Amino acid sequence: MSDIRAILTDIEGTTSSIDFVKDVLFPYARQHLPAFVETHTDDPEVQHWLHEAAKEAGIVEAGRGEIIDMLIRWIDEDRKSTALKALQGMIWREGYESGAYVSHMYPEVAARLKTWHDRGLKLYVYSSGSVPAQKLLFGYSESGDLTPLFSGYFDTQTGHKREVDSYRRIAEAVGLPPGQILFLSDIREELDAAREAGMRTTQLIRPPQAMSDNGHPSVADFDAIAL
Ligand SMILES: CSCCC(=O)C(=O)COP(=O)(O)O
Ligand SMILES: [Mg+2]
Repeated sequence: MSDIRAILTDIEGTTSSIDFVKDVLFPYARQHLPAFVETHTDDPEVQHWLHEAAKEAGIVEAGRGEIIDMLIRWIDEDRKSTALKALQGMIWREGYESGAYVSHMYPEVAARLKTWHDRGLKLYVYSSGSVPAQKLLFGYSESGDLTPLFSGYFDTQTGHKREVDSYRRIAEAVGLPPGQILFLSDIREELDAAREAGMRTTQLIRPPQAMSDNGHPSVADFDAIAL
């Protein structure tokens, strides 16, 4: 894969464990959401995303309590709503800054990202988590602040991760032909969409999951990616 000039990576299940997201981040957002909404009634950004969430649910006339209950249900369903993800990112900031947690990184990820970066590869993130949430996750990681390694971040404001056009837009924003970008993810449908847009793909199948053939090159960790 000597023609690869950029790597676009997913987060959950790829650089970081699904357990960290499900057992640490989501419960923290769930617990702090009601107080966060109540204490940010004058914050235009919070109000904008609450309105967007209400619009998405078709309940624009609803009161704050109803919207909070709905957002908690969405957290439990792991709904990939852009509005919910924006609000979660704002809530998680308090958790990272107060030292309530640091993000999980698989042990080889930081060193491998640094090797690729030092070789001149451009590194990008594409996650359903909001761009501010991505920056926090890589800024407050078990492996230290990894944000200097990245050239850019993409979230669902660019499009959903199972849609081909999202990857076309990312390639355009990065300024490279899709064939020079390698997309890393644990989810086959995301890899299928990226490949249809012309990107190269590799699936992360993290142990203890058994390796299986999903039609994409697959590896157990970043060290096994031959570039
Ligand atoms: C940016 S950290 C939070 C991760 C998150 O909210 C999420 O939905 C994970 O989605 P991904 O696209 O990284 O699998
Ligand atoms: Mg993932």
